[in-house]
Amino acid sequence: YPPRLANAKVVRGASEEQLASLRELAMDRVGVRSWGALLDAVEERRMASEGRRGLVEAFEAPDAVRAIFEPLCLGVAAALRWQRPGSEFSLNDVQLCAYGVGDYFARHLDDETRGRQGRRRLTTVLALSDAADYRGGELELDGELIRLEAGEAAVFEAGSCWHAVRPVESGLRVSLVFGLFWNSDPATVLLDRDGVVNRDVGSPGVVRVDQLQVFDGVADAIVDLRRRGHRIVLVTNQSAVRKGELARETLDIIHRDLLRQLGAQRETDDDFFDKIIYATGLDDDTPQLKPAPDMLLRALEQEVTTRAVAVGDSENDVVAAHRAGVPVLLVTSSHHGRRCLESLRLHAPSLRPTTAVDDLDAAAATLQKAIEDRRPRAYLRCDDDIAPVAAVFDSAPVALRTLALYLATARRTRGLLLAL
Ligand SMILES: O=C(O)CCC(=O)C(=O)O
Ligand SMILES: [Fe+2]
Repeated sequence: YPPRLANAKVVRGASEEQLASLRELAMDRVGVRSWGALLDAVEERRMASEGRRGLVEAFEAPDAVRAIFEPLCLGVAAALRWQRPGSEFSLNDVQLCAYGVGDYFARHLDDETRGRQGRRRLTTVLALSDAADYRGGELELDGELIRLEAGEAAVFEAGSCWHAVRPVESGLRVSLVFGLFWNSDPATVLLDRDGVVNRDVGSPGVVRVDQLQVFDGVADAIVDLRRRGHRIVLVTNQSAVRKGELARETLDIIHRDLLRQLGAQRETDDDFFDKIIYATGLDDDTPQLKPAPDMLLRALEQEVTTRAVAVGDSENDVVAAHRAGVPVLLVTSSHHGRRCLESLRLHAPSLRPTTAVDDLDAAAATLQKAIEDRRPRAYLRCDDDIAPVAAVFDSAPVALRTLALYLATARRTRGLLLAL
């Protein structure tokens, strides 16, 4: 198979029995009794629209059909790391395409958006005809011509892989086409590093690899969010660079070790962050240190997101999030975090961090209130700012697991960013 295709893959899509049942389904839909009779149906019902001819029938995919296509799409997506598959996806209707002599499908992208269903991410074309049943009719994917055998499927990125069906020269070419949608807009999680992902070591921060100690459970929580399609951007102040106590090269080595330690927690080679952004405090090309919102805004700049949430352990994180218009979850796994909690308690004496043993569903419902009904748990007063804190957790894994639950059930939000 064409090895050069970066955003398409050809796989065995259906077993012999599955292929037989999909052919039955196709004949049923068109109302014919035999495979050969499909050709007459195409002649009768040929569509004559611009760039698309042949017979096209769209209908809701029966469960048995979903059961074939869902694992296929998600397996390919996961293997190629196109997009983290999660529970928040749905299939489009299935579409039956039959092409007689002269029929073709002009080059296009399947780049549609369907209201609540979000954006189409993947297309799967499964061949029902034997390749020997027709001449021409190749599937063109990113300029490569592919002849699919019966039961084979081409899976490709709907929004970036240009494709076409070349004119059929003889015989009949029949395919089933599926679109996989991700239901909700992915959220971007703006995750602080020291005291959240790894243990805080006090001033001037982690300046040697041996000081880096990742908290237990962080890797799983990050991977879970990413599998659900969300993005995670690490946004971290590293002012030790300005103070001359940390070389940038060392910082890069520390970040490589961070990824290694996270990988070791899961014994895998998952990607953990979509991006790592740091501020040095130097007057250079890096963004301003928190509490300036620069890093957060930079992280969100290139993202088309309606949902962003920050997670941090310090006043700087809370204020930066407030200035960026992003709700923030405070974690108390560092002395900064515990100090913040003390200040919050001045105004909300009963405030307790949610811990791993608490009911995460209830915590997610509280988060929903805090974020969507704009009823934060507490406010942090610092300088001129009164910055809302959406919720307080005793550790990043608990915060991230609650966030994943909340995002899975969140009502869709309007506007670009959610401001409390
Ligand atoms: O029939 C095919 O092989 C492809 C059809 C297609 O590209 C589509 O329905 O969007
Ligand atoms: Fe298409």
